[in-house]
Amino acid sequence: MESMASRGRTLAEKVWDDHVVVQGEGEGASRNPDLIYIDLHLVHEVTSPQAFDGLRLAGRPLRRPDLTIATEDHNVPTVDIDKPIADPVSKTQVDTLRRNCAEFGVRLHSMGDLDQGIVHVVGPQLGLTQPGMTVVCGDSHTSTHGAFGALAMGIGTSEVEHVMATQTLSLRPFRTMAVTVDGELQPGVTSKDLILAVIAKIGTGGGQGYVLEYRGEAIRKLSMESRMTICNMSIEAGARAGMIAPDETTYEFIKGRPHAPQGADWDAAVAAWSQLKTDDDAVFDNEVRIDASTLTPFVTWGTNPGQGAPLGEKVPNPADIVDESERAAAEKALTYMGLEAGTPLREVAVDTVFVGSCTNGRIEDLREVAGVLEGRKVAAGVRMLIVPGSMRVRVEAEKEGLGEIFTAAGAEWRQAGCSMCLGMNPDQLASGERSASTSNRNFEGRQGKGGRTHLVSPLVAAATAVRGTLSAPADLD
Ligand SMILES: CC(C)[C@H](C(=O)O)[C@@H](O)C(=O)O
Ligand code: SF4
Repeated sequence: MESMASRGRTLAEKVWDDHVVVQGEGEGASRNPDLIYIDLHLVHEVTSPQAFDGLRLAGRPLRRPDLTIATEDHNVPTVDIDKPIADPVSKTQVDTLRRNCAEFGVRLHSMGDLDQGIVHVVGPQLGLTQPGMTVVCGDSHTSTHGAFGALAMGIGTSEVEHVMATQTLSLRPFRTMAVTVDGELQPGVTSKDLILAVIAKIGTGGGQGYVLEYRGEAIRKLSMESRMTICNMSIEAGARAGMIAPDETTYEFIKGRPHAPQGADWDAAVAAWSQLKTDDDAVFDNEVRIDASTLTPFVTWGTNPGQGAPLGEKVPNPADIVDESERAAAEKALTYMGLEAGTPLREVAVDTVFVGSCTNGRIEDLREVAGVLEGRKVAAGVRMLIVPGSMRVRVEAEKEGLGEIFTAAGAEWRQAGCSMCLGMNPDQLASGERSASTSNRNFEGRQGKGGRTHLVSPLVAAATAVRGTLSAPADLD
């Protein structure tokens, strides 16, 4: 990512250049890292304790408490949140975050607070995430915030400490890849299907070393929620970050939120944000193209997010896979998943349906699910958990009557948190159980030891809950 005055720049290069505090010396691959200024640091209970300990040991204060915000998400239960946390490890994590935030002066949204929720849902809903910013968090799905035209990256715990101490980060320049999505998504096909199809196409390592920029007609037509779903999963393609240039849809979403600029500041901000697009003569290091109009609902059958196929297809036969290591991975995945090659995906029965996570736990996702569940029932023997990404999302859903629809259909309507996206809290699959899940990772044991995960869109999750086998709304009577 070396920007040269002689040619235009990509969106990622512009944001990067705007934040260089000290440029690294050298050229090309041997160039030293740049020191980059960080505009927003998001914090949660899992990756912050050692970083706070480090500050304490060094006797340093937090450099910019005003640019730091914390929330409780991974370890929190989603029922009985007024009672003490039962699991001792989770309780320690959350108590430690509370103590650290009090000591270092960090604003924290705790359980029961309207702005508590998954860190990647909370930042945007408060209007903290804005175009052109650098956003970091000790969490891989920080890429979500790239939907606003921010350069948003997951970082490790030692980097968390560095940002806390200095509000900067030493970063190596990266390469840029355009993911150009032409055409338009068909009704019933969502941005989740699109990103699952992109990852199946480029592979879980396909984005390695790159910042992806999603562009093209189909992307421009997407809501902010849908754009966040796409950027969220960039990391599942191995990318450093994912970005979408801001436009009217972005401004409309931010306007009026608690931390959005106001009055004359708003006009100035929009004028600056409108410059944040890739120049016509900019050159990407790589490009993939995909035609949105050819896509249908997409589900995973394996144990990484790239092992997916259209819902209308069958569980693949590893013998048909040419690449040797991919074939071995598919065999292993089918064994773990307890699936027979050749089984139509629509015949795969689930015990559990999970709607939630930073991928698909926003209000638009819940509206889609309610649209399918209204007047219908969750199939006998299927447990459905619907978990809002934040308490604000929950309150909004309640106001719109969605909570009643969920409960009437027989689903469990929970409080906010990461929940069954990963096994760090009580919401887990038992060994051998199978879920359709709107989350982003289907690794072995991700939702509980021995649990089997199929990644799906909210629409597919809802239809699957009703039929009991992987399904789309079009399959319902
Ligand atoms: C716990 C956290 C560090 C982790 C991440 O970095 O993504 C989690 O959020 C996840 O989704 O696996
Ligand atoms: S919802 Fe899942 S992916 Fe998102 S931050 Fe929580 S655990 Fe990670």
